[in-house]
Amino acid sequence: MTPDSATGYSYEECTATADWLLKRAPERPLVGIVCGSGLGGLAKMLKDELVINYCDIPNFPQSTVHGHAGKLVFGTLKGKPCVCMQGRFHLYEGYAIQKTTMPIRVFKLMGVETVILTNAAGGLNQDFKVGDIMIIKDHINIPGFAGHNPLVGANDDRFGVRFPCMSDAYDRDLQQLVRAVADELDFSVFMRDGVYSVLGGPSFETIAECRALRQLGADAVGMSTVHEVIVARHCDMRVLALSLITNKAVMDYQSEKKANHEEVLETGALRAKQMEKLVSTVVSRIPNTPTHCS
Ligand SMILES: O=P(O)(O)O[C@H]1O[C@H](CO)[C@@H](O)[C@H]1O
Ligand code: HPA
Repeated sequence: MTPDSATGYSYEECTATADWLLKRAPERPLVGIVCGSGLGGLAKMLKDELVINYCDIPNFPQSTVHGHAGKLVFGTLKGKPCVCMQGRFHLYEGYAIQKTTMPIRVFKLMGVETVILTNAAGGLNQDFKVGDIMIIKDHINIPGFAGHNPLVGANDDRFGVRFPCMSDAYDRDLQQLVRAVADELDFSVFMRDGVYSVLGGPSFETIAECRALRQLGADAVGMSTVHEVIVARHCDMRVLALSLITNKAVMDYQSEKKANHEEVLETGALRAKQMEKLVSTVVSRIPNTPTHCS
C-alpha cells in the first residue's frame, strides 16, 4: 500500500486556498490568530477588517460548534497585518485530523510568521482558578499516543521535515513577552503557565481520567490546539498558545460539579476584554522575522 495524504489536503490544494484568500485580503498577514471557544471576540480587535465566511472559502472545512462562528477575519492590529479564525475545527466534529489543521498551512502559505492559538480549557492544577489565563509551555498529545497525529501520511518536504522537533514547540521569547505585557497591564494575578493535554472529546473527562492527566504532568485539559501547534511547527512558524481556564476539572468523587459547554462560553465572555487586551498588546510587540538579503 502506498502511503498518501488522502484524508488531508495536498500542497497544491492549500496553495489554491491561500491564493484565493490573498486575492481578496488587503495585505499578506504576518500574524495568524485562532479563537478558542467563546473567544471569538478577539477578531473584533482588528481594524479595517475583511470578513470571509468559511462556507465561501474553497476547500475550507465548516465550523459546527456553538461559540465558533466560522469566519475568517483579515485586518490590522496596531498596524500589524493579521488574520483571525473565528472558529476552529476539532477531531470530534468528525473531520480527519489533517483537515482540522489545514488552515494552519494556509496561514503559512499566506505569509504568516507567528501563530497565536487560544482555547478554553479545564483546570487540572488545583492552584488554578476559573478565569486564569495559562501560557502553554508544553503539551501532552494523548491522541498522539495512539498514532493520531496530523502529520501522519506522506510527508511533503515543501511544508517541513518528516520528523519535526517538538521540545521547542512553544516559543520561549513569546512566552516571556506575554509575561512582561501581563505585568504592565496588571494581569499577573490571573496569569499562570503550564502543560496542556489534549483529548479527542466530545465527552468531557471522567474523574479517573482527570486524575491520570494530572499525574502525567498536565495542568489543563482540552480538545484542541495541540494538532495546530504540531502543524505550525512543522512548517516553521513561531507559536504562542494561551488557555483560558473556563472551569475546574472534576477530580473528586464527592463533587456535585459537572463540566458543561455553557460554563465554558460564560467564562470566555467574562474574561474576553482582558484576553483581547493581552493578545492585542502582545501582537503589537511581536518582532517580524528579519528578511534575508541574498
Ligand atoms: O479548545 P476550544 O476550541 O477552545 O474548545 C474547548 O471547548 C469545548 C468544550 O467546551 C471543546 O471544544 C474544548 O476544546
Ligand atoms: O474541562 C474541560 N475538558 C475538556 N475540554 C474543555 N474545554 C473547556 N473546558 C474543558
